[in-house]
Order: sequence, then structure tokens, then C-alpha cells
Amino acid sequence: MTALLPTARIMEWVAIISFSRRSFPTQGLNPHLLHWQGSTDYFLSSGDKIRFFFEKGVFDKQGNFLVPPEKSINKIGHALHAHDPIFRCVTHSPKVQALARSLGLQMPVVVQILVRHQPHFGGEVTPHQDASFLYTEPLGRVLGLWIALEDAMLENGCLWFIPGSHRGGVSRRMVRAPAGSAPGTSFLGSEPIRDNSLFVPTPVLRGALILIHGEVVHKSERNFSDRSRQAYTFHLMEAAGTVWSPDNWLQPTPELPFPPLYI
Ligand SMILES: O=C(O)CCC(=O)C(=O)O
Ligand SMILES: [Fe+2]
Repeated sequence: MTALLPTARIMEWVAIISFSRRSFPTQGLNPHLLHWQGSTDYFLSSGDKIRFFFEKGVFDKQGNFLVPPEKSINKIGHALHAHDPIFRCVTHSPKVQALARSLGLQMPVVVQILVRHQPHFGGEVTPHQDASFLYTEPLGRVLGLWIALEDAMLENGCLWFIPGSHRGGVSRRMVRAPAGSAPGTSFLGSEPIRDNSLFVPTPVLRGALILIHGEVVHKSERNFSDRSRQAYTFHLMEAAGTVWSPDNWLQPTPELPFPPLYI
């Protein structure tokens, strides 16, 4: 784990964009759709945009905030690199490139970038494998880089992992339904019930980087503290010899292909 990022600049960016008129997300949205993480369509069409996904219960029926806006955001995604130079610069920084090279990645591409906010009472992230959402053939080609922008401790929602769980294949896959059908996604297979005692917590200080194997089972718990737990996270795929599943919810487009990390 190493300190990699100009954390303060990213935090500043998050604060600015949270309040900027140009992108404030509730405008133009049907308030009835503003539930946890927004509507399915809002999610499915976010792959090439910067969109805001909210904690549960932060809006009233008219779409007005019930909590201070800075405590309302669960995550921001999924194409921060495409629209903001700070994120592009950090993601493609020499340190990240050197890290990818040291891991032997030949043609890594950036598939998504998120800022996870986890404010006070921020929701949990239930146990999952990233490859369920970012499926490739063969498996073993997706790597998450999760960077703590603030200390992530037991009480404010640090990550938890099941050691060795990356060796067991993928239990379920989220697949995109044909355009226009509802719901927009469904799961093939299911997430098994796992014994909670198998999870090992990974508390880290601000600036630490956690590498997440695409198939390792991980989760984070609800943040019951009054400290937020912001993290900057993106996923790389080794593109050499890999097929990105055409059923994944997130698809590269001619306008926004997955950018190569080494540029
Ligand atoms: O930040 C979290 O709580 C969950 C992160 C996660 O699941 C990921 O980055 O793959
Ligand atoms: Fe994950």
C-alpha cells in the first residue's frame, strides 16, 4: 500500500462538483425515480457520464433534500476520466502506470472510475465479486484500484475481504436486458450466503491503495460514525487476449472506448 494521489485536489473536486450548477443531478429527474442509486436507466446510461448516485431516503417525494446535500451522495460515476482532467491525470499517472507494469499488465484499459462517498450512515456495500458486474473471458483480467481519500476504519466502513475467495470462479453475473425491456438488468446465478466470520477487515489510512482482484469476495459495512469515508476507485482490464462480455451493463462506445492506461 502506497500513497499515490493528490488526495486534497480530488477532495476539492468532489466538493466543487457536488455543488456545481452545471451538473447538479436532481434537476430534470423525476423525483419518484430518485431512490437509492437513482433509476435503472439513470444507472445503465451512466457509463460515459459523470452521474451522482444517492443514499437511500435522502429526498422527499418532491425531490427536495432531507439531509444536507454533502451527506446525500453514495457514489459518483462512471466516466470521471472522460470529462475531468484531474481524474484522467491521476488515473494515468506515472505511478499507476508503473504499478500496472510491475504487475505484468500488457494492455490495461480503464473501464470505470468512481468516487465512493459513504457519508455518515452511508449504506453498506453487500458482499460481491467485481467480475459479476465486469465480466470477462477468461476470468482473472479485472483489477480494482481502491484509494482511500480519507481514513477507512472499522467504524466508518472499511473494506472487508474473504481471503482466497478469488479462486472459486464467479457466483453470479449481472447481464443487461435487451434495450427497452424492464428491468434493465438481471442476474444469472446468485450470490451465496456467506459466513460473516470469513471476512477480514482491511482498515487503511488516507492515501492507501488497495488492489482488488476481480473475483475476490468483498464488502463494506454501513458507516455508523460521523466521519465520511471517501474513496477513489477505478477498474483496469487486461485487454490482451480478453473478451469484455457484451452482456455487461457497461459497454465501451465508439465515442468513448475504454482508454489504454499507458498513454
Ligand atoms: O467502497 C466500497 O465500499 C466498495 C468498493 C468496491 O466494492 C469496489 O471498489 O469494488
Ligand atoms: Fe467491489
